[in-house]
Amino acid sequence: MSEGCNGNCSGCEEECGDRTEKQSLIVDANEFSRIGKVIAVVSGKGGVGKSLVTSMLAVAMNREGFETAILDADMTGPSIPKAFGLTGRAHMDQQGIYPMKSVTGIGIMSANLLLENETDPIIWRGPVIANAVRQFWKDVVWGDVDYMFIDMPPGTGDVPLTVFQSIAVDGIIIVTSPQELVSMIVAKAVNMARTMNIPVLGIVENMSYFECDECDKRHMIFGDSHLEEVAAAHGISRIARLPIDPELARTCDRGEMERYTAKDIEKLTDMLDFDSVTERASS
Ligand SMILES: Nc1ncnc2c1ncn2[C@@H]1O[C@H](COP(=O)(O)OP(=O)(O)OP(=O)(O)O)[C@@H](O)[C@H]1O
Repeated sequence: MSEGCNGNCSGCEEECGDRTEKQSLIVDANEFSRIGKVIAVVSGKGGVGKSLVTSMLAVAMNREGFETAILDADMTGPSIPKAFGLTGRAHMDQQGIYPMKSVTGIGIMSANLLLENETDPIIWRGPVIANAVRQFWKDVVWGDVDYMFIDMPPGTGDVPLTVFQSIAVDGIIIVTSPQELVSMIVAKAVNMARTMNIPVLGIVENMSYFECDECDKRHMIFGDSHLEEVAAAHGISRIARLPIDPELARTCDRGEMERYTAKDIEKLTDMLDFDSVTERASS
């Protein structure tokens, strides 16, 4: 029991063994923000296309007429501003920091939009990174947002865990690539989501195959997919496969993500059908 304990746990921040109520660490968003659904996009390791999938989802939902935003929580490898051609520094005043708007109006906040120089490295320890993500949530004036996508730091370690404890996330989308140790990576991500009581909305296998212009055949460059079995083993029914597409890489490098039209994009946006997620979870 902590010094000065009056036996009333609500309002007390001590994590002592006598706590009778489980303390929620969830932080409120900025008072000038009204945020609808929050979707975190996670991956087991870097470079599998998590930022691309986050961007595609935001573009697709924005095209459908929803107010959409991206919180780039991948502090040490922030790639979202580049994909949308955004440079410069975000504006701030007494109310908070303002997200930058992409060409089509997607609100974006990323560490790169706060740095003097986008090539400056972020050399921070885990707790500082997690705190910065919390600030992106509570100090950014997001305004009205229907769908917010969070590009999470790769892995299932301390930083993603702290982010999930701080931000009220409605669902998680897992991105993998065929050469990853899919079953282990997916199991880790699913276990983390279950520990946090957050539904897994679906699994995306990126760079799943390459479709050849000459022969119209699908080539499994990184090996055969085991996505179906792995998803079924965890009771996840929504899956999507994205091809290796050199045009996608070029569009992203040019900062023109909003011009890209992904094939089968509805397989991704179908994952955001929250009513069916609730039904699936309760059935
Ligand atoms: N399906 C694809 N076809 C072609 N290029 C792709 C595809 N997916 C990703 N890439 C390319 O791979 C690189 C890594 O993608 P991305 O930044 O989205 O990965 P990430 O998982 O977010 O990595 P990190 O965690 O390091 O930020 C990018 O240059 C991107 O253009």
